[in-house]
Amino acid sequence: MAPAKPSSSKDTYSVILPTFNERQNLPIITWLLNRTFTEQNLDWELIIVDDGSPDGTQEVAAQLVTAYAPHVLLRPRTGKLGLGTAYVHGLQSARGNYIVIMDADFSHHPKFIPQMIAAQRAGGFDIVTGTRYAGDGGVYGWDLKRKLTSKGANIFADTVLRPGVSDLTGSFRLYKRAVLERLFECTEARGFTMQMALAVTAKSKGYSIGEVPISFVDRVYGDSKLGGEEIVEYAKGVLQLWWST
Ligand SMILES: Nc1nc2c(ncn2[C@@H]2O[C@H](COP(=O)(O)OP(=O)(O)O[C@H]3O[C@H](CO)[C@@H](O)[C@H](O)[C@@H]3O)[C@@H](O)[C@H]2O)c(=O)[nH]1
Repeated sequence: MAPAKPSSSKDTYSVILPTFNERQNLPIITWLLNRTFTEQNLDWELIIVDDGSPDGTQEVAAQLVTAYAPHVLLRPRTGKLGLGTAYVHGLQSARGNYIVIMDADFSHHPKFIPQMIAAQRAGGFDIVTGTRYAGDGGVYGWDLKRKLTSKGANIFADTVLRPGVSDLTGSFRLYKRAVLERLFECTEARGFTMQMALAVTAKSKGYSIGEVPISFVDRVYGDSKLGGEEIVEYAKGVLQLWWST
């Protein structure tokens, strides 16, 4: 892909990558991120927020910090404190005026980042979200139960809250930094409900959201941390948002 001319030479993209047991995925995703941003001639950094993974993710991350200096930072925490607070923790160290949030397991492929940046620039959006449920977007490798859970979660939230965003539970997003900071200030949800809460709150505050279709491919290495508890938490979160908006 041809390098994108930066709209401003001051733009910096901070990728916040929460990790828990991602030792096998981390070197490859870092390599791909480096290639993507280098090809695009963009200033970037990667902030790895690892929650004391027992599989040695932090040792791998420490090597990547050296190998890709000064682009990669490790901001570890001692216990598994969850995805949402990992983003908040990572944001504290970020120097970018744009923040990319994604998973480390290739379900969110770095190849979509240039499209998200192009969409943001073209539309001036506050947020660009990767969507599995519009245009060419799709999900690959999930069993029927997981597909129905994800689709059902989106239909449920869309029916109750009507935010006009096609993929409310997806977490592959590009935010203007100031917008994400503001949303964290006024959004309490930090569990699996958070992606949905951030998008719904953003809409209610008048922030613009663009969408880029993505292919979400299920992880090859490691396991998803989504369980029954998160699904119940999500349903409660939708109803709380409905009540409070
Ligand atoms: N630091 C940290 N990272 C975590 C934690 N739990 C998960 N992660 C990391 O967060 C990313 C996503 O975790 P998964 O466990 O693979 O998530 P998932 O079940 O596949 O859910 C994904 O898809 C959902 C929608 O279908 C999303 O709602 C969710 O945010 C996530 O993107 C991975 O990089 C994983 O290592 C945690 O407690 N702490």
